[in-house]
Amino acid sequence: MEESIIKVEHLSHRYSIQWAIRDINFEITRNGIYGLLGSNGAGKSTTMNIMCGVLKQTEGEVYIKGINLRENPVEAKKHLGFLPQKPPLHMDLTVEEYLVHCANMRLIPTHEVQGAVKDVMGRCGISHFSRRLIRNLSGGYQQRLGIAQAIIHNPDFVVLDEPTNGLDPNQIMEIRELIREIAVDRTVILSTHILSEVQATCDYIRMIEEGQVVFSGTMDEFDNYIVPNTLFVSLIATPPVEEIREIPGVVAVEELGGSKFRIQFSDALEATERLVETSVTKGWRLVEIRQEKSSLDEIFAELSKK
Ligand SMILES: Nc1ncnc2c1ncn2[C@@H]1O[C@H](COP(=O)(O)OP(=O)(O)OP(=O)(O)O)[C@@H](O)[C@H]1O
Repeated sequence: MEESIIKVEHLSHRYSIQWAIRDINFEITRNGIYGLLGSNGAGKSTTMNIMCGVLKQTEGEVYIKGINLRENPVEAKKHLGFLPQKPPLHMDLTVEEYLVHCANMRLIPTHEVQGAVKDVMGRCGISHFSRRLIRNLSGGYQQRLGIAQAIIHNPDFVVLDEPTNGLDPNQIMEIRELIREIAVDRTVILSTHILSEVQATCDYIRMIEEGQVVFSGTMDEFDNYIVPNTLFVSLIATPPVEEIREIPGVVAVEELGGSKFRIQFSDALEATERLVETSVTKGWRLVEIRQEKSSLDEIFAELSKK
């Protein structure tokens, strides 16, 4: 049996009278990068804050490596690293001083602190800035340092809240690369409402809407969530729309101009075969025919409606 890295059971949270999340359940048993996706206010930060032990849930349990976070927070947090939306950096310390402070906070034995700091600076590509004041680092390097403090104690499970927020495109690419590197031997959950972020970085998706999980699966499963039901067809001839509509399997036809059509079908195989046949018989001279997949934005919108 695969070992449980994180397990969330019947998690619910109410801030005052309104439930922010309601009965969230999931378990992760495999390393990789998991995207926690959802619109603004869906409940991502609430879920992450509870998973990281910085917010006490109203109901339910979180287990990290089988350890109940509520009952045994110190032990559970040894396996957990967290980069909140605003990295908890001390601007007047140097990179090295700050990481030594984090190592001490994480109860790393004194004789191992220097080694752990050196190692994590290397992994996060910040060794050359070890003596620089944090306030003088660029946003991208501050974020690298934020990730460094999250993994200094070598946790199995790392939570990153909107890790590329506010970075420029080059810095975003670098941070994504770093996330991929640290996820090689651990589980990373990152929250975002940016779809391209999930697409570029994550292997798996959990989507939350109105405090409930509405999707859980691989990136590929998310991509194929809406079964395609339209064909894009380009012809040399311009047949009357009625003639296309009569083809078995075709439900509706939209003219796109320039002898191009969007054709809604009930049966993909039948509509495609008949269209190709009819095009040959009637001399429509087919140039292109392809199924149109829904964009990630459309899938997100569809799931948000639930
Ligand atoms: N401290 C709080 N007090 C009262 N309500 C809150 C508090 N924090 C969040 N909420 C409410 O709980 C719900 C979930 O919020 P949460 O911040 O978890 O969502 P989110 O998905 O992280 O959104 P965002 O992407 O905007 O950060 C929202 O309706 C929000 O208004």
